[in-house]
Amino acid sequence: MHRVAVILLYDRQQKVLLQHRTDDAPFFPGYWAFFGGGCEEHESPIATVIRETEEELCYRLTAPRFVLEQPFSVQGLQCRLYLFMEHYRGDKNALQLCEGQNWGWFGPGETEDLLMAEHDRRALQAARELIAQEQLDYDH
Ligand SMILES: Nc1nc2c([nH]c(=O)n2[C@H]2C[C@H](O)[C@@H](COP(=O)(O)OP(=O)(O)OP(=O)(O)O)O2)c(=O)[nH]1
Repeated sequence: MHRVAVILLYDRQQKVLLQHRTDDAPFFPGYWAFFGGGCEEHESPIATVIRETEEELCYRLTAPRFVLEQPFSVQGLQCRLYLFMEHYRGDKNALQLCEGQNWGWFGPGETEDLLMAEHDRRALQAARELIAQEQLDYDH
């Protein structure tokens, strides 16, 4: 089973950071997705997501939280997605796009028209609900 661990950074306005995959990516070229990547053979998903975030955004995660895991398949390959999220409180200009053709911060309702895999869209929706709930708890 191929395991993939990904991170969703979000800010105080509930904007989330997504990656626009390159047009020559072997899987999901040109799709919008999470930053992250495949787990090495003996690597835990949390270790993967920390490593991949450093590689792809030059950022060391401080408090990633597990959101969900879900199966998906791509080109007949059975895979498992592990999604983590972290509230990013730092300077956005300190992040660097080291992989992917583009990136963006998207508020609620701003991702509907993006080209995304259905399983990623579902995972994003689940994370958004947690982020919104957290904001409500914070405000009250
Ligand atoms: N990075 C990433 N990959 C995803 C997401 N959703 C999803 O199904 N995948 C799939 C695409 C690939 O089949 C697999 C791994 O993605 P990848 O190409 O980014 O990662 P990789 O391990 O090959 O290499 P890399 O990021 O270190 O270059 O996971 C997602 O949101 N982000």
